[in-house]
Amino acid sequence: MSQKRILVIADSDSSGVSGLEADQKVIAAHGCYAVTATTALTAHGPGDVLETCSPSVAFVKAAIDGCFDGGGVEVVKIGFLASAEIVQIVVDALRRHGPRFVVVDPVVVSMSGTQLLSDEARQYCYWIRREPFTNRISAIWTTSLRLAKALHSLGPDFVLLKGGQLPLTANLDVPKHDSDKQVIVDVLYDGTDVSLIKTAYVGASLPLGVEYAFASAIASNLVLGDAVPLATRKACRYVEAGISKGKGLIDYFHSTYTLPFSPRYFIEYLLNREDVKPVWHAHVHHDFVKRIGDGTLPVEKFKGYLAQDYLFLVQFARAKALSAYKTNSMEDIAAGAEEILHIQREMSLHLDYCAEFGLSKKEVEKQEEHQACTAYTRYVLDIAHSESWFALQMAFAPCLLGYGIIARRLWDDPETVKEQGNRYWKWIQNYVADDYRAAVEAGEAILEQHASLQSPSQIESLVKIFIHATKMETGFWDMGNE
Ligand SMILES: Cc1ncc(CN)c(N)n1
Repeated sequence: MSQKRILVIADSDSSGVSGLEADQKVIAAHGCYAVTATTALTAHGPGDVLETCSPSVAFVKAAIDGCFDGGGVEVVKIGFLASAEIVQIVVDALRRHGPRFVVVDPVVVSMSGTQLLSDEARQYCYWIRREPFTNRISAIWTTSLRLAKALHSLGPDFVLLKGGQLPLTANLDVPKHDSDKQVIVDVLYDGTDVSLIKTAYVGASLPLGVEYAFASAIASNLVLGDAVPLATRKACRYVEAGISKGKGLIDYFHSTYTLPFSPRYFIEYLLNREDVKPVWHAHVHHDFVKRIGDGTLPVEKFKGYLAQDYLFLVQFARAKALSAYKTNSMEDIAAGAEEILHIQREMSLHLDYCAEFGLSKKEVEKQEEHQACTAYTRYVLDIAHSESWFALQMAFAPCLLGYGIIARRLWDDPETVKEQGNRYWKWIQNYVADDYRAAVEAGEAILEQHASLQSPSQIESLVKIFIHATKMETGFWDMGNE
């Protein structure tokens, strides 16, 4: 589904705290798409407007018409209109295009009290409110219900009065002392009913741009399908959270779940993380691995490792079976069963190899499990019991990904002693073979598919599991080297 579009008609503010720049962040944070008509350009220095520049009225008209002609604009959000001529152009455009909702945030007076619109332009602004469009909202800064009624009589379907300038006591009385200031009450009036939206008072100095964020959030919620009262309440909560998380500025993206990787690139992201890279390198470039590649690994060590790996794979297959039990998805259960069968094939290759070294299946099975083997499999089985299905896949992941990567590197490396020259060549071959590659690819697809469904904080704890299991892999090589 394409993103819902909102046309913002407002000024550009180079400082990013208000105007189009702020509106676009809010709209993007709601998953919507902003198209714009710029009414004025302002260059801001610290605390001051340095330069302003006005586009021609024809430019503003072309921008508005172009956005409507592009299709899909259902909601218009209006901010600073700069001049009487632009107000007239906007009124005319709204008449011609007839959007479903118009959210008007009349930027008339600045927070410091400076009159931003000429008297003439203010008069024209009333036109917007008087127009007989349905579903229009005016969002304004003032504090009285009497005013709400007066404004409503000018035409809009809803009037929203922001209460930010008038903190009240918990009982909604006028406070006698600063310490009594407890709540801010916004008033939404539809000509009949009054809804109060209460927010905790957090002090007099709010970040700049609160009003823009509020009106743009209402516009976003409306285009996403909320009715006006719900859209307003949700916008209020959005701004409240943005202020509390923003530390002096508004954090527009406080509730967006932006994953730190693009879809289908989780594994690439994972292996290149600063906290993963060294741990992963220690595993895949382990001395034991190098010596398999150049064929200098003493046979006794390889035999010991293979026998332990056989015991490891038994426990690993048990954890895989538990993993199938932990999901309701038949696809994932079947994929788990496939992996178990694959482990069984890997184990029979181990036994073939062991037989070549004069080690029978019985002898392999009666070996005492080494602590490194027990530690690794106990860790995986513990995750299987105590964590989610996907956390368990992350505990499996170093095992899944590592051997394929190691074997491919050894296979390609000119330093690797190949064929008959290396008694471990068959081991390398096993892990570059098509069936092993296919099993790894199936596992990789599962990781990619489910990683995109996690939240950023879940990803962090999943990565920790991956790191720990990777260290266990390294411990397994260390054991082989003993
Ligand atoms: C310890 C360990 N890690 C991974 C694999 C590859 N399946 C294995 N056989 N053993």
